[in-house]
Amino acid sequence: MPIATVNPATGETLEEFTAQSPDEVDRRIAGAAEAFRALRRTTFETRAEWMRATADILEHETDRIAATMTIEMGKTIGAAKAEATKCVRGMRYYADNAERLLADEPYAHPDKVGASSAYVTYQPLGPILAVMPWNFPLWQVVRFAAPALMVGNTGLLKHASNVPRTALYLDTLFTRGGFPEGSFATLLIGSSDVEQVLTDPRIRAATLTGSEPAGRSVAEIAGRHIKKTVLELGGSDPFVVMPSADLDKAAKVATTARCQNNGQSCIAAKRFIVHEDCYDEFAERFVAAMTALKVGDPMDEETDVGPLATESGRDDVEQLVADAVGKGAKVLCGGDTPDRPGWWYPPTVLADITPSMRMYAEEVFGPVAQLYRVGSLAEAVELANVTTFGLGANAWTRDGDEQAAFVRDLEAGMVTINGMVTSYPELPFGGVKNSGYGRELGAPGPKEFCNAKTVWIS
Ligand SMILES: O=CCCCC(=O)O
Repeated sequence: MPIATVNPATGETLEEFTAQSPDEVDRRIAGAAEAFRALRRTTFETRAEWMRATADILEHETDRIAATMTIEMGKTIGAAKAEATKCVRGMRYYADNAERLLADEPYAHPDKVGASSAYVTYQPLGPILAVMPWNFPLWQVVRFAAPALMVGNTGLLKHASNVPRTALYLDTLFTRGGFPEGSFATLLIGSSDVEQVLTDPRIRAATLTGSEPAGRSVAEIAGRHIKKTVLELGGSDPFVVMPSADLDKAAKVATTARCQNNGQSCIAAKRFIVHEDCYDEFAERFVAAMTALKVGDPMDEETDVGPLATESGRDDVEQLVADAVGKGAKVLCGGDTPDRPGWWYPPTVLADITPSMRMYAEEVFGPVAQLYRVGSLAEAVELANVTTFGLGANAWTRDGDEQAAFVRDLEAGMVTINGMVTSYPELPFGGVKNSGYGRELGAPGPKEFCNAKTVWIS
């Protein structure tokens, strides 16, 4: 895939970029290694000062970077501004809290191990490679970079090839905030160059948000070189609705949960599993809300759903829908690719999904909802857990026992009751099964790329 900015709303190529030369990549890795030697000796206070300054710059430039994201990958301008604002919040959260989250952990009974004092201290690992996707092109990078830099690690970003302008914005953002040169830099390279960077001994670990095949490849290479990875891969999150739920609210939130980011989010709700006692009522409200969404120019503040980010992504969605419809799925709304330039797909709801259809097991990365009817909580849980994914799960019920059963039994890294799965800087984010491993954000996030060093003092 060429490194280029292509406006998905029109299909027009706006700018093409030349990949950095091997020498330039080497220079950047050396810069990250050099910066690490300095950064690891700075105090939390100093790093927090730089992180706050970075947040202030981003806050000031929100409109500009939001427009860049919308032009490069088609998210609505409202969503793009919200994403930049979330990054600012994330940076400030880690500036304020990293020292507390990474405080030494004393062992209460050092005498039991023959020491006068024993504790665990969290130290940075070194330069970390971040392989990041285009769907939240700012947030997914900041979600890694803010905690990593506050720990004292340095970062090298290999961003998706269709968001180079956003990648180059990130290249200088943290140094503009005061971090030493080399603390965070972008590698403008193709996917085939990742292996060479990952195997470089100066790179100590890697984080990847992206597809399952990309995750397997990075983890495999990193494993051979004994380097730690954190993987945040795909999801096909269930959204279970039980009879006691507030159906108006559930249908409204379901619409946002499915169509956020034009339907292109790993934590979007994709499979709507509804108890038969409220299926018809929920389906009617949900389909009405999906139909009412305004699809159009993503630069227009009034737009709810813009284009898909790439032509191949739009084709994948189209093929998954065609496969399901060809095998008997019923289209309740949407389902037709509009005849216009750009990569558009309308909000779509499908019912009568069966296991023979690809979307029963595969992730649909676009605004297409699958509706399932079930007769009991046990059936809902079984269906929710049927895929190989285990990222987020949503369940709607006002019954306390049912809530407890969903929390216990849904195979997911995150369970949301009467709401939609969302990431917060304060809470851990990540999945189980083929959705990946490790956690970002919250307290575990910054510790993923630390040496938890045991100290024993006589
Ligand atoms: O594709 C993954 C979406 C994650 C969005 C978030 O962190 O909120």
